[in-house]
Order: sequence, then C-alpha cells, then structure tokens
Amino acid sequence: MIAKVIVDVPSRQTDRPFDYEVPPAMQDWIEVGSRVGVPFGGRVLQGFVIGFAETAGIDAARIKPLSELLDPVPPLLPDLIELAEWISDKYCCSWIAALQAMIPAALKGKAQRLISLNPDEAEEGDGLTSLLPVELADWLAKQGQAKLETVQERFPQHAAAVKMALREGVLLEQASIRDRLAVRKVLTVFPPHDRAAAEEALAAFPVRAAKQRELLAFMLERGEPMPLAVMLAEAGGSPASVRSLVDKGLLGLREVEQQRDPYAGREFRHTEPLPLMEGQQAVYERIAASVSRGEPQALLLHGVTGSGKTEVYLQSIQHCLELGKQAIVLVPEISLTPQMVERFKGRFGDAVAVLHSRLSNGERYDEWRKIRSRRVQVAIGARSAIFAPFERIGLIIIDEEHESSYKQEESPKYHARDVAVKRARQHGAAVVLGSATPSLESFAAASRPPAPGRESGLLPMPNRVGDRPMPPVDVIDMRAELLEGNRSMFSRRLHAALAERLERGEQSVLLLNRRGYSTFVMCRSCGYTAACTHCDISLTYHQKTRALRCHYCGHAELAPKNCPSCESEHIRYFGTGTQKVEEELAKLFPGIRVIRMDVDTTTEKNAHEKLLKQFGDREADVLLGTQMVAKGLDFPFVTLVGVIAADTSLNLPDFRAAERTFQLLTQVAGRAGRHHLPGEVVVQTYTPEHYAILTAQHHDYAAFIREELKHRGVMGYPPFCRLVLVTMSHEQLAQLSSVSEQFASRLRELAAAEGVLDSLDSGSKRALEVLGPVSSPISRMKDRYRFQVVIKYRGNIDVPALLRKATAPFLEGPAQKQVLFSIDVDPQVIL
Ligand SMILES: Nc1ncnc2c1ncn2[C@@H]1O[C@H](COP(=O)(O)OP(=O)(O)OP(=O)(O)O)[C@@H](O)[C@H]1O
Ligand SMILES: [Zn+2]
Ligand SMILES: [Zn+2]
Repeated sequence: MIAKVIVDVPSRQTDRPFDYEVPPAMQDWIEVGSRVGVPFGGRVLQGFVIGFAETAGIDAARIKPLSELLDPVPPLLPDLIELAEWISDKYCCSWIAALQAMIPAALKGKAQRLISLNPDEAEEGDGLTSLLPVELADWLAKQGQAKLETVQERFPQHAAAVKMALREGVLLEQASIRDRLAVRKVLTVFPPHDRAAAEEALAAFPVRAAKQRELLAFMLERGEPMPLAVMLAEAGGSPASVRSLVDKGLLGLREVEQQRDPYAGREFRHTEPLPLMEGQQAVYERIAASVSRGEPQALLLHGVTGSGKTEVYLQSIQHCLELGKQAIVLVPEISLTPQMVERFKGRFGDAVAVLHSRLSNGERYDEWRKIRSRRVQVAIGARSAIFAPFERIGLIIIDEEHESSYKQEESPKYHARDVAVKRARQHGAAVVLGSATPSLESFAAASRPPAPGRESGLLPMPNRVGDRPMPPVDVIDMRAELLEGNRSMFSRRLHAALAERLERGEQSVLLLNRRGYSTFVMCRSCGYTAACTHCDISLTYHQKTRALRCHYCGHAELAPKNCPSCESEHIRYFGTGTQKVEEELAKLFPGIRVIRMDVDTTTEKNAHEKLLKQFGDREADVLLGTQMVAKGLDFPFVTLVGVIAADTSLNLPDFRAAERTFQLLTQVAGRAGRHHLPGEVVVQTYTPEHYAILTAQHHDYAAFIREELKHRGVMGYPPFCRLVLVTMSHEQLAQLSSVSEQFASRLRELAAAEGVLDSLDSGSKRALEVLGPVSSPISRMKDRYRFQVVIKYRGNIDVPALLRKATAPFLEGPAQKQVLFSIDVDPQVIL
C-alpha cells in the first residue's frame, strides 16, 4: 500500500504529494487525513496523508516506508484535505500552508533527534568503554533514550565523543516528530479497588508506618480519585509513602488527562429561546427550511443594528442541532467579546467550543479536540474556526460578514467567507452572512435574480427589536466650529450632550476613528519622522520601554531626545490620540470616569474583557476607544455615541475607504439606544458633505450602496471586477525592476494567448488587465525592495493557472538570486 503525502517543506518545487510505503503494522490505523513522519532528504519531517494508491508512481526500489504515524485518530478529515487542495489552487499557496492552517499550533510537530545506546554494542562492552565516557554511558543506560539537545546540554564536554560514537554505531540516532504541546496530564491517586481488603490492611498496618496508614484512611474516606498534588496538600505525607501504598496494591496512581478549559469555573446563566419578533420569525423560517433541505445555500441576513440577529442565529443553530448536525459561527476577533461568548454558552452550555487568539496554545488545542472528538456540536471563533473538524455541518454563520479580518493577510491568504461557501457545498450546509452593513460584494451577489423556482438569498430585517427607533445622528462641521472660535476637539454639541449624560447618570461611547500605526515620532521643527532603516515605514513608539519599533521586521531602537535630522528638541510622540482625548475629558468634566480601550490598554490577556465588564457594571461614564468600541456591544444605558473625527478612515488610499467609513459610523451609531432609553449620535467631521457620512447619518444603506456602486463602476473596482495583487521583492532594485517587467509582459502575453487581454471598459464578458509594475506603497520591507502588479479581471478566467505559468520561469536558479513572489487573491488592502 502506498500513501500519498504532502510533506512540510515550504518550497514550490516540493509542493506536490510524495509516495511512501505504508508498513503493515500501520495499515489498519492510517487514513486520509493522518499525520505522519516521513524520511525526507536525510531528515524526518511531518506530513499529511491525502490519499492512497496500490502502486507507486516512481521506481518501487526508491520508495521509502513511512517512519511513524503520529496520531491514532487523524486530525484532519477527508473533506478538509479536499478543501486544502481547493485553497491552494484558488489562493495560489502551497498545499502544506493550507493544511497547516487547519490544525492547532500544538499539532505543528517539531522534529527531534533521540539518542540511545546500541544494544548490540552494549553487550560486548568494550566498544562502549573505549568510545564513551563512563558517566555518559551510565546516564544513557539509565535513560534508555534521550533527546540530542539534552545530551548536548548535560555533557557539553563530550561532544566529540558523542559524534564519534554515532559514527561508529555505538550510539544510535533516531529522528522523530514531537508535538509542540501535549495533552495535559495530571498524576492522580485512585482509592482502593477492593474496599474490604483495604480496610483489613488498614487495621493490620504496623505502627511505624503511621503516615501510610493515615493516607490510606484518607483515601478510603474520600472514595474518589484526586490529583496527587492536591491529596498531599490536604492529607500531608510524601510521594514516597503514596508510592509504597501503590506498590502494595492498596492505592492506584495513574496519569489522567486534564482539559484546559478557558471558561472553567465560570457560570453561564442558561437562557431560553425568546419569542421571535415578526421580522425575526420570517428570517428564521427561511434559514431553518434551508438547513432542513440539506442543500448548500448562501443567505445574506441584512439586519439593522439592534434588529436581533443573534437571537435568529441561536434559534437557527438550535434547529440544526435537532437535526443531528453541527454548526460553525464565525465572528470577527475583535467582537469575540465575553458578551458574545456568554450568549452562546448561555443557550447551548457545554455543547460549545470557543476558539480565539487570546487562548493559549494549550487551551486552543483542548477546545479543538472537543470538536474533533464530537463532544461539542457548536464551534464559535474567529476566521480559522471555519476549519473546525466537524463531520456533518448543517449551518455556518458569519456574523459581521463585511469585516476585513475574515481575510487572512499571510499565506494562505484565504477569505473565510469564500471558504465557508465551499465547505457548505461539501456538506450540504446553509451559510448565513449577517450584517447591518453587508459588503458590496455580498450584497451584489445576494441581489442577483434567483434561479427559476428558487427564492432570493437576501433576508432583510429592517427594524429594531420592539420597533425601537434608530437613533438620530447629528453631523457637526468642525470647520464651522473653528471659524466660530471653538478650538477644542469637542464641538459644542458633543460637549453639551456629554454633560447631559453625566447629569442623568447615563453612559456614552466615544470613538476616535484611527487606523494604522498607533504612535509615531515627528519633529515639529523640520518634519522628520522616525522610519525603519530596513523598511519604508514609520517606527512605532512604545511608551513602556521608550523604544521605537518596526511593525514589519521587529527592528528596535531607543527613542531619540533630539531630532536626528536638525537636532531640535521639539521632537514629539504622537499617540493614538485616545490619551489626549482622555486628558481633555478630565479637564472639561472633573471627576468623569473614563475607560480607555485601545492597543495600549488591551495588550494583557483578558484586559478587553475586564474593561467591558467594568463598563457594563456602570463603573464608568464613558467608554473611549478606537475601532474596538464600535462593534457588537449591547449595553442598555448607553444613550450617547460620539465620533470625534469621522474623516480619518475616509482619507486612506484604499478603494474601500468610503465603504469602511460608512460601516464604521453605522456600527458605532448602532450602539446607542438599543433598549428602553432613547439614544442619540453626534458625528464630528471636516467633510460633512461626503456621501458616506450623509448616508450613515440617515441610516440609509440602500442610498450608500447606490452611490458607492456608481463610483466603483467608474473606477473599475470590485464588485464589477476582481483583483489579484502580486507583490515582488528583492534586495537589489535593478534585479527586481527587470524581473517584474519581464513578469508583467509574460503575463500579458499569456492572457493575450487566451484571448482575454482586454480593457475592462470594453464590455466583453471576459476581460483581464495587467497594471504595473509599480513600486508598492510600502516600497521597502526587511531590506527588500517591493514592486507590485495588480490584475483586474471579469468573467470566468482561471487566473491562478495563468499566474502559475507566468511565475514559473522566475522560480528556477539559486534561491538567493530569486525574486520572491507573493500573490494575494481578492486583496483587502493594496499595500
Ligand atoms: N425576540 C426578542 N424579544 C426580545 N428581545 C430581543 C429579541 N431578539 C433580540 N432581543 C434583544 O434585542 C437586543 C439586540 O439584539 P442583538 O444584539 O442580537 O442585535 P444585532 O442585530 O446583533 O445588532 P448588532 O448588529 O448591532 O450587533 C438584545 O439585547 C437582544 O437580547
Ligand atoms: Zn528636526
Ligand atoms: Zn523594519
């Protein structure tokens, strides 16, 4: 039997299955999806079995056997193996990158070398003594096997001897894959099997073994297993006395697996389904019907903020579970707040696994295993939870589907929304995309006329729960404020509104719209900004260490006291601004209680959670923050939302700038007046006439879409076409420039040969344009220059195939000479 294995080597040449023989002993265990160790180029590497064959594709004599099978139950399922191939094809990444993205970090095995004495040599004896120092030989004999690293650490003086012994075969070397993290095991004491016998023994114990006697009596009384450490702490005594009781067969002692549960000890109040509102009911029925049919279908739930989307999700999942199927819920990392977790745990209790990046690798691994071993039926998590190893998925929900964080920025550069649709096709599952501000792409797709006999995939919920009104939005022109002599960062309107809230004991949310780099250093005399010497990007200031750090390459230096360019002392650190707002608030409203939420205050684990809890418990008057405060929060006493500057995100060089601004304003405005108290919103801006701001003011998604679609159409951007960004990098500018020119013209030739090279304005159904090469917006990173080519296309064109052909000639030759190609299909940002 031959196994086809994708091996963990990140190179284009090896991005294909390799054949290995399956040793007879493994044959009953191995499956598609198994993780194996394989000999590869003199080492043992990790790989994944993607299929089997009767005979090998190459000369049978050259086939090597698999070295080891790493898990009794394969971590991946056949549908995920198929999905990995699809991802590698669609997003132009290696298979191994796609496969690695699907398993928890704990399973990303690490090769290790084990050293042991050669038993044949040991018998003869003389080989050992002549070659190996006695202390090392004795130690190894006792250990049986030891890691090479440990030997090196313990016996640094014997390096030469070890090497010689290995060469002479006195020592044996074995490579093996070790998981980065194992299941956590706890040494546990078990009470006597045979109670009667134990009681008899207890009576007969000799006096001098008083401690053993005491421990046995203690365990007899307890009658249930307990961790050794706990037992010793409670009953006193030593491990030795436990050990003798175990040797006498009176107690048991075994390692027991312990689950790392990030939510251990937390009570989630159980909730019952709420009677649905009319709008919710209609949408719920459509989703439930789709789940019942068991055919793949994508639905867009367009529900305004506060329309009760979460309750619809919960009841749809309930329906899915009743059919014996499983559900995946994706939420943006940033809104995976305790509130969200609570809602799901409260309804489904232990049937829920939670996967997010703030978990430790161990906690993540254990949550993942709950899914794999069918102990839970619902997985909720950020982007990568789309790979939850469920076997019968009935429903996939993507909340806040417009969020750009669903696209992974590093390889594999997949979009969780598209992967969800593919996975739903494999399982016959329904995909529900939910948002108050759907992305243009999703909205355009759902608005297409449905196939005959099919219903539209667009599910609207235009009203808030209980028909609460949307909060009125006041747009304040900050230019006018300045003209009238108000130089403060607060308009008179926002100032008055805040004062009112303080008086009434209600709460406010303040958003400082700021994207990108939190803090940078600028000289106010000459305009010098501190930039990384390896990358073409400003350095970020870290207050704690007083260091300037590069976001891309990690380069760090001490912050200068004088300007390196003009020696002026007027060199300043420009913060996120939240700190400044906080100071200003304290000045204007003495005694005001502010919770600041930004990158600086949320670095610690659970900080986010703690701050929100404080705010929810009304320990503060104002929640002030960046984008983090805009999403998903549902606090009944928030009646005012203020946006300090709406324009920042509008001015970014990004074709989605208007869309992002509209989404952000709509989302944050939606935090106000969600319960009985009415809310209001104040938006400060320098461009009050911009359609993104005007339409957000009137909660008018349809008007925004109309306007934005016009712009996209004129400029030739998605959803009217699709984009692929190819970034090339090299240390030498000349080399890069010439290769990128060659690449672009080769790409044009290939497209022309396919008959698709055409202007997008041409009106033809299939058209592809190649723009560039030009220098990337970040023109240098980690000492490598960067050029980019943007491909715009429309219609059914196999662009990944074109790209594979176009890049092929540049991937040969020695690696250091090669220009690196990085391909981003459907990029979120063009940087
Ligand atoms: N059928 C219902 N009856 C009573 N209250 C409900 C019902 N459905 C939802 N709610 C309540 O309405 C509030 C808003 O619901 P939810 O947070 O789900 O809105 P949402 O649509 O997700 O909004 P956003 O997009 O702003 O997050 C919540 O407090 C929720 O408990
Ligand atoms: Zn200067
Ligand atoms: Zn750098």
